[in-house]
Amino acid sequence: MPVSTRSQFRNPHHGLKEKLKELTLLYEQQKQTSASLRNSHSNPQDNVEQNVIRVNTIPHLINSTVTTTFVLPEPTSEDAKENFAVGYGGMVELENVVGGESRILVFVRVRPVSKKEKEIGSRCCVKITNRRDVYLSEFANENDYLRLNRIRGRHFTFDASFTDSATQQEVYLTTTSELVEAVLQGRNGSVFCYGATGAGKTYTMLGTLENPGVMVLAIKDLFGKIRQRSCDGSHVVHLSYLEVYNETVRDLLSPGRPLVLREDKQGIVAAGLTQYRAYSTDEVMFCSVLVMALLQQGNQNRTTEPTRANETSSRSHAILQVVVEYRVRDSSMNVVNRVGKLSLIDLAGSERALATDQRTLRSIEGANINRSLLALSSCINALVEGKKHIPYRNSKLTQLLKDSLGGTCNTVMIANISPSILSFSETQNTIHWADRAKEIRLKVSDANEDLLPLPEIENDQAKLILELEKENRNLRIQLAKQQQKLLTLEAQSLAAHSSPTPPSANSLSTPPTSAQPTDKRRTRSSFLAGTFFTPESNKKGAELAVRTLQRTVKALESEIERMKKDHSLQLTQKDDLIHKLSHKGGKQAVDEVGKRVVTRGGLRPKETNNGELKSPCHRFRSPVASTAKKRSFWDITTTNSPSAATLNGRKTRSHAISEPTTAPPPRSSMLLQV
Ligand SMILES: Nc1ncnc2c1ncn2[C@@H]1O[C@H](COP(=O)(O)OP(=O)(O)OP(=O)(O)O)[C@@H](O)[C@H]1O
Repeated sequence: MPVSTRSQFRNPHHGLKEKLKELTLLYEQQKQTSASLRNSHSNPQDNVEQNVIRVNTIPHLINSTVTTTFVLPEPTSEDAKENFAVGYGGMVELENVVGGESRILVFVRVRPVSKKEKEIGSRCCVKITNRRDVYLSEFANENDYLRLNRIRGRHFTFDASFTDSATQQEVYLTTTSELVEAVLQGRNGSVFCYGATGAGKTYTMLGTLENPGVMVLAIKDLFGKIRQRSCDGSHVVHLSYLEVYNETVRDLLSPGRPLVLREDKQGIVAAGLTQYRAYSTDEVMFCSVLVMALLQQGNQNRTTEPTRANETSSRSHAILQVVVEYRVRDSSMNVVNRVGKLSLIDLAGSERALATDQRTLRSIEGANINRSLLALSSCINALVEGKKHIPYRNSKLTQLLKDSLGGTCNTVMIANISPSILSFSETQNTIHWADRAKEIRLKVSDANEDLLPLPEIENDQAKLILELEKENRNLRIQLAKQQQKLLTLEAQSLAAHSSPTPPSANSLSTPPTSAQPTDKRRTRSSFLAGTFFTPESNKKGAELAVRTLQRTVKALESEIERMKKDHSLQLTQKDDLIHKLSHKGGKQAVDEVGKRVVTRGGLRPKETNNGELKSPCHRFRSPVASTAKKRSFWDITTTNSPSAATLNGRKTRSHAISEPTTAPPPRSSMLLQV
């Protein structure tokens, strides 16, 4: 084990009252939480959407064709998130940053009792009393008959504790999802699993095909979020996967010679490490599928061996690093480059070395694993004690984790434990270790943001773009004003045309063609288009309005001309008639007929200076209408006569015209309505 700690259990009766108070308080809190959960949400599992990604062939990267089905429960389901936040996340967030300093968040996860442990009938020594507390019971040795029934135990409190039934999504959402969000904003984040061999570290980090772990869920979430934001700027994702085995660093994506660690501006880097990059959104989409396959491939390359505690024990520490570079232009056209790094680490399990162990490869591996974990413990102790010198250089693992432990990074540790009494001492060590890690203070991580200096040409172009944009804005405003003017004019003319005027005047104001209603419709639509739609439609609308106005003016002019002609014709005809009537009746009779007919139209005839009758509507009536009226006038005169006569043929008989003066008016009125 990395840290040898003596049992520090207190007397269980010590401070019993305080403990009772604390527990009562916690019980009340839990009751409230579960009540609110019951009220507002259903089971989070119900809300988790099942998402299946099928990877068929990944060209160039994987030698053999991989056909894998990943069943990915959707971790970003809002309801599920909310549920977990009530239980874990919200609480964690509140306590994470204190006084400009943040601390490592520590979580504990208990794995289910294994088949082997069940068969042996081993007792359980771990109990999760609420969402934060772990109660570790120590049973007396079976041979110690005096203390056989005495149970000693101790409570430990962590940021969250997961029972054996906690799902992978719960674990991911509570521990890592916030970190993923922070990485996209240019902050660094690290998650590492620590625990004894067979405690469930690889299950938590990688998971299985049916239940993918934190690594897979984090990457899926990350790529999903990038896809959502791809319109804001450009993202580049770099991905690498390495392992530290027997104090050598190896590339898991393209295995080969061991890699050398170097320190540069970015921190410790493995020289020659393969990095996969995805630039565009499509590539990122493809990459999310690819990454799953890469992880599978990398894990196949990872060193695993069966041990006493675990059939597939990982004999190395695996580190998956995802670097997200995000470029965006700020309001003054500067390029802002944000870089966030997410490190997901699956540590190898610590294992007790038996006295009988030979110097086999397994024991050498175990010794190296323990050495690196011991180095990790030393770093943690030095950090907690606030020492100036932190011994990162003691192992490859601590060199690689330097950023995560002592730098500006959001760090999460998940301590995996077995519930079985058979692993009591390992569990105890892990819990003590985790309890100590809680005290590590980290600097609050700022966003890794750089203002990229632009080359001179690009700078000029940026300025030019700004100027053009300004000019364009001004032109748009001017155009809008002009259009507004035109539209006002159009609206005024339309209003003038549609204002209540005598019917005859209305009919006169429109062109004397059958296309009249179509024109009207067009004019109205152009008005709307000009008001609400594109500048082109505005312009069209204004042009149409002008054309309509011109047409109306022309129509009016021709109307006036026609009216003049009609009027002179009427005068000559009237003179003719008077001349003819002067032989038989008199001028009086003609005037009487004229009066009656025009009055039916609703207007009183006016008397001209020379005493002639004149219709008041002559100025506005359309030629068609005036001709019809004229005809009906003459028709009246002819139908009243027993023998039909026409004006054109000048066959009118004098008695037929003079008849209305004596005949009753209704008959002529009826005929006028025809
Ligand atoms: N939460 C869990 N739910 C179901 N099965 C689990 C869980 N945690 C662990 N297991 C199972 O327990 C076994 C050991 O787990 P795992 O391999 O993850 O341990 P480990 O800590 O990574 O061990 P090592 O350090 O030796 O690699 C595996 O078969 C795994 O499927």
